[in-house]
Amino acid sequence: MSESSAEVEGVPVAALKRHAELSDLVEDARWRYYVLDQPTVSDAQFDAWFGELLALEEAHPSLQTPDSPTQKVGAPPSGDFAKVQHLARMESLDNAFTAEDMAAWQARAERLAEGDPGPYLCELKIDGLAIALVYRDGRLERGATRGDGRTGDDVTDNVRTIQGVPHRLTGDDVPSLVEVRGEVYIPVEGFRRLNEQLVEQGKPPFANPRNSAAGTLRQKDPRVTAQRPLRMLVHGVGVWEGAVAPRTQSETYARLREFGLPVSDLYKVVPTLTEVDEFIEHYRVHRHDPAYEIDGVVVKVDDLRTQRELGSTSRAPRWAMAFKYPPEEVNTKLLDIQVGVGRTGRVTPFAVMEPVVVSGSTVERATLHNAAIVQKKGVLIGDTVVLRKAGDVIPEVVGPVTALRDGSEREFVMPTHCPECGTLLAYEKEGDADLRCPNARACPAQIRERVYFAAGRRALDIDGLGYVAATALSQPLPPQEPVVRTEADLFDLTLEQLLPIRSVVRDPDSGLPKIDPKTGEEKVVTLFSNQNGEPSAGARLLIQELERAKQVPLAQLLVALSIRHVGPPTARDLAAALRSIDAIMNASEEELAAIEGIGPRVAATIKEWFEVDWHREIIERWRAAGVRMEDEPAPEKGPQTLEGLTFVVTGTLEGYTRDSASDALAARGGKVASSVSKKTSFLIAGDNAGSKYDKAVTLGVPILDGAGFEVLLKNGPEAAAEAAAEAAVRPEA
Ligand SMILES: NC(=O)c1ccc[n+]([C@@H]2O[C@H](COP(=O)([O-])OP(=O)(O)OC[C@H]3O[C@@H](n4cnc5c(N)ncnc54)[C@H](O)[C@@H]3O)[C@@H](O)[C@H]2O)c1
Ligand SMILES: [Zn+2]
Repeated sequence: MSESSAEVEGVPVAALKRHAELSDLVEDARWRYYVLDQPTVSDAQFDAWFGELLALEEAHPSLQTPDSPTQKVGAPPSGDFAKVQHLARMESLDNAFTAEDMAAWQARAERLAEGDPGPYLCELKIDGLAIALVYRDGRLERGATRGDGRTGDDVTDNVRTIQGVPHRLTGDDVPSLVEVRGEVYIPVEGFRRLNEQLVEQGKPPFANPRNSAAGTLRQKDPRVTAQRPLRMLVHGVGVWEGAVAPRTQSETYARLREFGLPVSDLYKVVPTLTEVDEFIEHYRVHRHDPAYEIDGVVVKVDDLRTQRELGSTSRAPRWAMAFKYPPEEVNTKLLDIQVGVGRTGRVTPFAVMEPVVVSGSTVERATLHNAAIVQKKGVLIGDTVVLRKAGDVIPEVVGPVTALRDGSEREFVMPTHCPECGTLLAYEKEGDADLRCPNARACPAQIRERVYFAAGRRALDIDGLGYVAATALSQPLPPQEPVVRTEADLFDLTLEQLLPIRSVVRDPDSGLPKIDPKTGEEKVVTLFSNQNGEPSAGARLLIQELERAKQVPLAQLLVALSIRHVGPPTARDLAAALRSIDAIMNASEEELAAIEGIGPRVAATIKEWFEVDWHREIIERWRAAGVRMEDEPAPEKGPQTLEGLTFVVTGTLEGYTRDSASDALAARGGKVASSVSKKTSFLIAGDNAGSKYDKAVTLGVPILDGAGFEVLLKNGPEAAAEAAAEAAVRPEA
């Protein structure tokens, strides 16, 4: 018999082995997480192991013995504190990850309760740690951690220091004995400040708010606890004696609030699973709105009698379910720290990591900003690191998992010379955090970045000149010489020049070469010719597009020059006021500073830019190649219906780009700003508007959608304000 088909009491040996292995992994992770407050694996990894364990036991029920980790809660208390027997067992929660999981939970509850278990109370799953508070005759008698559910750590002295936890209950009909359960946490802002303080004191920062709360609550010296911003929110009851008992979870919350206990406002009772799903989806998008971190939503059967009927499994109630959002933190290996060179010569260290999926995308690089930040984060090459990616925010290396070090890790050393052109790096001015390569004219990295930028949608808008092509033009593999040595060469390119170019593929975010996972080597491409050495479609497109780009409006041409501080809005102001490159070049610093939207600082950088000979050469070579250097005379102004109003544009508007929407507003005399303030007259919000939308709601700034925007352009601001008032449907809290 082969090993894979061997069985012990009907269970394949392979399954037995895996079960034992997973049990060890889970027990060890729990100990590190609950007792040491020093996890070495991510929650996602833990959940994956736990899920696999559950699945194995479902397939082979005999594996589900009473000492399996699936039958237990948390971990036994640490021994650093007095032990406490809980008055009623504290449980965990079962996890759901999909709408199907929720439906399966509801169906099982419906079967067991012999009827619809709704309505449901939906609330946020706070990422903190569980606590039980005992009040006898209204006085706080004891606070204890969950421990293994039966026995916990006595942290009463520390709990007494938590702001918002009453030492005496108030109100009518207070039970003679009540045990409330809740979550102790540190708000995100408090966590940020706490970590800043720790770093200032030369102490290691906490990895995340949950960890900081756990470490703080289990401090041996309550004076330390008292100085930290711990908070608590109540979300359940263990014991309730000597007063009329509530009948629902929501009524319980109302009563607890009357007693002076901290209860969240962010819960909602809903009739069916449809609204439960809506609540879950709402907070998936608004996950970072609350002041504290959440890792999901908890859904509870509201009726307490139904809760009792449904009862509990060995570790979790059947009447509640924790829906978990995808993890925003994972662990991965820091393979290397490499430095990239940006458009302005800034030299930035990048973490190069073993690829991992986090918040729905694969991440293998993350900026580390500068050498001081690498130091501050304390990461070494070879470390296992915590990588965080919250929604669409760029990924961030949080810090090392120091418990996993084996001595082979090594420190990162910031290079002294540009990794791409060898020039000695320098600070531009004293006190700068960033080192730069001063070789702006000839550093191939800076040329690559500038060419790529110049081809962008808001500049020359050249299709066929993406990052790979920009690399090929500025950095071909030897023996080829670069065909673009500065931007001046761009409009003189010919098909013949392009054909032989081979180059390395680079990552547009970091500028670092991409590695082919199969060969472990840099990827090389021949972009502009096919196998027979004939021009590729991409090469023809590029030549065509360059021809077209010779006619772009002046504002876009200005953006393409990479003059510092001259982005699209400033370029528009310059172009509108002076209408030609020559006029801008010949204007005095005072004349430039007098233009609306341009201050003395920007005027000075513009003047400086045009004084550099190789910059002027770009202008002259482009002019000679036939690039248009001026705008048509100003068009007849239409009615200035939006005079004196300020707008902010966000999201995607059908039929407009962000720029064309701004132009339409400007043509009617409106001002376009980049951020929402009290002075904003209207926010124009297309689809997928983000934080600007929330800010406008908070400040009471009227919001126009695509239809409202059309009304604004056609019929003016009064008509649009009416439309906005009608459409103002605010999201519920
Ligand atoms: N990284 C690791 O090594 C490691 C190890 C062990 C556990 N963990 C993490 O802990 C989880 C398991 O821990 P658990 O058993 O505490 O379960 P859980 O965190 O999945 O759910 C139960 C807990 O949720 C808390 N909670 C938060 N908000 C709540 C609310 N509104 N209503 C009710 N309860 C609420 C309660 O304190 C309760 O004890 C894992 O899924 C993993 O994320 C990680
Ligand atoms: Zn350089």
